Amino acid sequence: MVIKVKNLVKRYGDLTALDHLNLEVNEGEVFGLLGPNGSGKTTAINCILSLLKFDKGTIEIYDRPMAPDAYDIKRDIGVIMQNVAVFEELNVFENIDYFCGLYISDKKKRQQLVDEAIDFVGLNDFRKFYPKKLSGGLLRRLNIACGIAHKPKLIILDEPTVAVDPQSRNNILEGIQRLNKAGSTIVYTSHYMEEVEQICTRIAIMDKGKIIATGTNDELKAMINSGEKLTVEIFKIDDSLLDGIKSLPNIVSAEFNGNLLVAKSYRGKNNLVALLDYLKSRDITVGKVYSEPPTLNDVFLEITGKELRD
Ligand SMILES: Nc1ncnc2c1ncn2[C@@H]1O[C@H](COP(=O)(O)OP(=O)(O)OP(=O)(O)O)[C@@H](O)[C@H]1O
Repeated sequence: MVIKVKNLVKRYGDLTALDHLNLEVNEGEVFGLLGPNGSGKTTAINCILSLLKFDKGTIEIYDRPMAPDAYDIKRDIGVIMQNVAVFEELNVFENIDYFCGLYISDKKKRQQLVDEAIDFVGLNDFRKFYPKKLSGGLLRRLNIACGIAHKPKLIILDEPTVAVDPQSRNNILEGIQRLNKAGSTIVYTSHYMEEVEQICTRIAIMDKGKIIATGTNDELKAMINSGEKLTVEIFKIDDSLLDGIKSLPNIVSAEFNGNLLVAKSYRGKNNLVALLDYLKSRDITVGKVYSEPPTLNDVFLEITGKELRD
């Protein structure tokens, strides 16, 4: 097992940031830690890396207890933190070379690894640029290159796409998948459910310092009652119609949003057909009609009663 966290408790004064957190990450996974802001993701990562003392619990990495001086474990880990941490007085090449040099002393080998890292994040045209000349997205890519140049077995990224442009975001997400294909295990924290759905092979959903559900994208969605979200454009809305729709056996909830009927169905087949049949029986004319599968937000909503998004 790559990471095993058992009953981790971390308090900041009266606030319990991690409340008996349990987590297991297996070799080869892109493991997503998904939770709203403040749910404890960064605290969990900092504890796992022994950067933060905790009150209770155990942490093992590659089946060995993690500790602040466990340098043999630390050299197998690449860390990309939420806040960009590079040297302003070093250019792109020098920054990556510095961080790589913490693990690789052979200069020739390091030169090759740094070149590969620059290539990997697409910063070839910016090798001699200083950080203050880079856009936010390019700076994030530099931050990633600094964390991965020594080719670690385990790569931990804490919200690496916050406030980056779409091009850099795609570059980062594709890059993570390439690192995983090349053999690294990935831990990826985010509050963007679309990203986690896109790249993670297994996902833990976190809220208030606890893991509230773990599984693949499909497994998580199979845990909840809600199936599709059905949206139907309706031009003539009358009061009794909504009650009628809500009482249909396959409907979990329904509301009108302007001219749009938005209904959530239970899992199962023919939900949209059943709804349209009912509307037809009431002589209702419909316009646009579409159905969307459930999202991880629906999973979060059903378990916690609140939205994942801010
Ligand atoms: N140094 C600290 N002192 C006191 N409280 C803290 C400290 N760091 C974090 N917290 C609190 O602990 C809780 C968890 O924060 P944490 O940063 O781990 O969450 P997060 O899920 O990573 O959110 P974000 O994405 O916003 O960083 C929050 O309520 C936060 O306010």
